[in-house]
Amino acid sequence: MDGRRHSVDVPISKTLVALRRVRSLRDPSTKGVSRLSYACDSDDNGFLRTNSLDFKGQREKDTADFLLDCRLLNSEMNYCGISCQEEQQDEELEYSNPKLQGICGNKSLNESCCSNHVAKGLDLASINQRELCYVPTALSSQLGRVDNSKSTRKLLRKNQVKPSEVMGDIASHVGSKCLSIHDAFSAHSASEHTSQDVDVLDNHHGCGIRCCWSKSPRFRETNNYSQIENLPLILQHVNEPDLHQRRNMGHIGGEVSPTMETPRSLSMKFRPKSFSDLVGQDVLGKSLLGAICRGRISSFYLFHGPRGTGKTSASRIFAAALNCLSHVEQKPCGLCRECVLFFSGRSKNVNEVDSLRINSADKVKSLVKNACIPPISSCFKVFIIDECQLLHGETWACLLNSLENVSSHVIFVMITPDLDKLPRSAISRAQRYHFAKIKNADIASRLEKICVEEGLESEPVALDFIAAKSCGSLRDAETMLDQLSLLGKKITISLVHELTGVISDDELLDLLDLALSSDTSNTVIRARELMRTRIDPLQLISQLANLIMDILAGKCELGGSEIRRSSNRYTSEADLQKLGHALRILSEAEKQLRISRNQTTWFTAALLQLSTIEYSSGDANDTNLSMRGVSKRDGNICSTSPKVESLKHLPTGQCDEKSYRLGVQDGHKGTLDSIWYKATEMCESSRLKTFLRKQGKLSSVCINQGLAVAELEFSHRDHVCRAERSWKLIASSLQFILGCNIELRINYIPSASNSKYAKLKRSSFNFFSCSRRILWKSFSSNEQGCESDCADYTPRKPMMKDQTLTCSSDYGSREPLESNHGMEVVTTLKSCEGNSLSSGKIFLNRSSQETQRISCSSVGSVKEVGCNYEHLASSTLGLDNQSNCFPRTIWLHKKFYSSYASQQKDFVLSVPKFKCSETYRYDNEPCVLSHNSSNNCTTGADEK
Ligand SMILES: Nc1ncnc2c1ncn2[C@@H]1O[C@H](COP(=O)(O)OP(=O)(O)OP(=O)(O)O)[C@@H](O)[C@H]1O
Ligand SMILES: [Zn+2]
Repeated sequence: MDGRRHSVDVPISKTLVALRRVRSLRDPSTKGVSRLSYACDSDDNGFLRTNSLDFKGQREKDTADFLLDCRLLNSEMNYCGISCQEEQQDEELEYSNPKLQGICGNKSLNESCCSNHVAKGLDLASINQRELCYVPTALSSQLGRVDNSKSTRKLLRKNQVKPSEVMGDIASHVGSKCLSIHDAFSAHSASEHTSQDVDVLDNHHGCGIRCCWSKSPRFRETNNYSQIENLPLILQHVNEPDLHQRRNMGHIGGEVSPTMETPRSLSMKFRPKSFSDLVGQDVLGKSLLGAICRGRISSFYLFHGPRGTGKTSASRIFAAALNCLSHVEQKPCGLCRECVLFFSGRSKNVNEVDSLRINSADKVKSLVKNACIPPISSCFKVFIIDECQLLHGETWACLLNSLENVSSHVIFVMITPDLDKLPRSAISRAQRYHFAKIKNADIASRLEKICVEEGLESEPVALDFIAAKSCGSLRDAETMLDQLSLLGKKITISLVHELTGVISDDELLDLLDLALSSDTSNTVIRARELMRTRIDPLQLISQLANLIMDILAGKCELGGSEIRRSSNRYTSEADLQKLGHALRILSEAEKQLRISRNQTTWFTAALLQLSTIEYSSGDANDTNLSMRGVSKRDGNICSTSPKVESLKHLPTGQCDEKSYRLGVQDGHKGTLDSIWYKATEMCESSRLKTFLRKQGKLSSVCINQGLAVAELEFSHRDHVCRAERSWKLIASSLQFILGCNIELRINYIPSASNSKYAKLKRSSFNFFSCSRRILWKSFSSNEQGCESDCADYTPRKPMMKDQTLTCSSDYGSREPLESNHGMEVVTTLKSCEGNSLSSGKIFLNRSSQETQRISCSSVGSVKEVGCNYEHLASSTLGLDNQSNCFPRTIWLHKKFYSSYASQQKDFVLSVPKFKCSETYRYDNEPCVLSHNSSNNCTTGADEK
């Protein structure tokens, strides 16, 4: 209250002059201005001086709000500059504004507002200048909306528009006879700071209510029903502004008379006015109408569903129908008094509330308080609250509590596109109506009607395409049609393609053929060409996916000629599988594209993926693996053992038959380079990207059962360490490119010039490799043998049951394992083709002279064990960052185990350094090795 005790620092002597002038215009019987003016007194310096006030209780609260408004207003007044031009404005106010003179003849809300305050004990005589400002502010708020459209504000600033015009609007809003120039400026000020503080303009105690349908119409004359009574509503479309569009354009407050403005868009023009106008929501309409007819009206409705499906329109129709006075069944009739008032935006009983403006318990309370005042003429007071998911929890709580006490004439219609964001309590108490996506056929036929009404020619296929593109949102479809209609009188498919940045079906089919044909260079060239045009990669991916779905769904039989043509190309089972595979890749690529900055690369990578990766037939489970793999990538788990999971789904004996290998020596160098290039392309960090490209090389990719074993080579140990630190990133990039889970093997291959390792190279024996662990790999004869073996790998026959093999592993080339006490290691044994042979925990006890074994995990828990390993590695073992740890995955060369298999021996894994060895028995049926000495071991067959 400090402000009250001090002089107000706004020189307003001129304002007082203006006030007196305006007062002189007023009807002497109403002392509106006098009442204000005697409250003000200026000191010698032209400053308004005030005394202190004595408020109590509620009055203090009111005053606090009051002062806030006034402070804002004060600054606005300064801005308005009642200085250089107000004289001129005053003149205009006095002499040339018939509206203003007209104002003075009516009974005013302003007056009642003033008197309210007086009644409340507000001693206006002692209010300072700031508080004075409240009256008009409150007035403008009380009366709904002043014209605060941008244009008006702009014009006002430039003084190109007479304030009197603004006043005229305000005055006509209120029908007031006691508006002063002060009021006008205040109102202007209020309109000015609407953009800054939404509360200021809130009417009804700042509750943020707007008049529905046209929102806040600018009533230029009195609100005279007779003038609009005969306006047909159903016959012609009321040119009401589209809330959403206006909202998007930031025009929330700047409303204009619906009957004065031409519709800005087709969706505005064709906004449904009755339930029967609602497309695709027949059941909903019937239900709402039924509720009205039977008088079973609830106080709380919730309309939810995707955007542009008619929720807002339906809520307005519902509100109109509730108050429609007609006895016809099809309400709203559009002709009765209530309907006319409503559709022309003058109904005081249907209010659209901006959820942002009532987003506090206090505001909701005042809204409810206001709601409880019985409606003026109609049966119901309807509050439509759009975007109600934006309301805070406390606002909801307050609203829901209040709902129990509101009188039966109050109805809240809440609208949200996102039901999940609403509190459960709200959802369960509401009468819920779900607005489903509108069917393409319905959208297309609506578009056709619009075309006819608008005098547009249209190709059915173009309208179908628009409908399909709009994802069930009629507004989106209408908006697109709107744009197309600006291009010409004929809506053709080529026009649609051009506008929407998509390619024709013919081009699309060619692209798909190319992508599936393994013609890498032409695919890249074509992809580049397309990207150079204004084709949106995301759009293109989804187009391709849709095309594939059409072919797969056999739509070709019914659909267009192109599709039929394409279907002839893809008839065999293998082709269909290929398409299914492509679809999965595209759908993953689409996700990635949405979050990627480099969409072109991702798009090209996705296309290449369709061609570069062959997969064997019958690889149905690959799908799952691939999808799982990607989701794991999201969860940051990249290197898993999906193979074992896949075994569960596969019929016995099939698992070994699905393998494909890309190796340098198989002439796949180009492909591998391209995969590596794309994988590194995805690195956010350019340093890492450069490092990986320069120092690393993708030496082979072996895909089997949805698991790709990717081998990377580095020629320096430090580089290996560095690559290891980024293994998740590398693995996830490869995962995306290859479309399946990745087992990453980062190998250390000393370069020939590195003499230090030359000896090792020759002596090392590559039986093992490991996932994410350094491997000393050499170009020894054995190594070469491995490569060639793998290269001409053909699906091998499953080994006979009970065949066993024994291996005594050679760690000669491996880095020494170091631990003082020993450690427990979870190890997966895999064949070099990536088949998981077994998984188990091995306890490696350095001090023990005897072989130790802790447990052997079951096949089913491999994945879990794998995760545990990660945990163990970092906490128990503490070896994760060291290069010399025991491998998690041990890769066995085919040549190695098959030779032992033929001897039917046990397979013994020994770790000489830890004086530990393990014996495994190969069990070919489930393709795993089970521990031959463990009671709890489980075979894959058991698992199944
Ligand atoms: N079911 C429908 N029937 C007829 N027209 C519709 C329908 N749905 C949407 N429209 C068109 O789209 C425009 C916007 O509809 P409306 O505002 O009712 O959608 P909404 O579901 O409330 O959207 P949002 O969730 O974005 O608020 C309407 O003016 C109308 O032209
Ligand atoms: Zn009616």
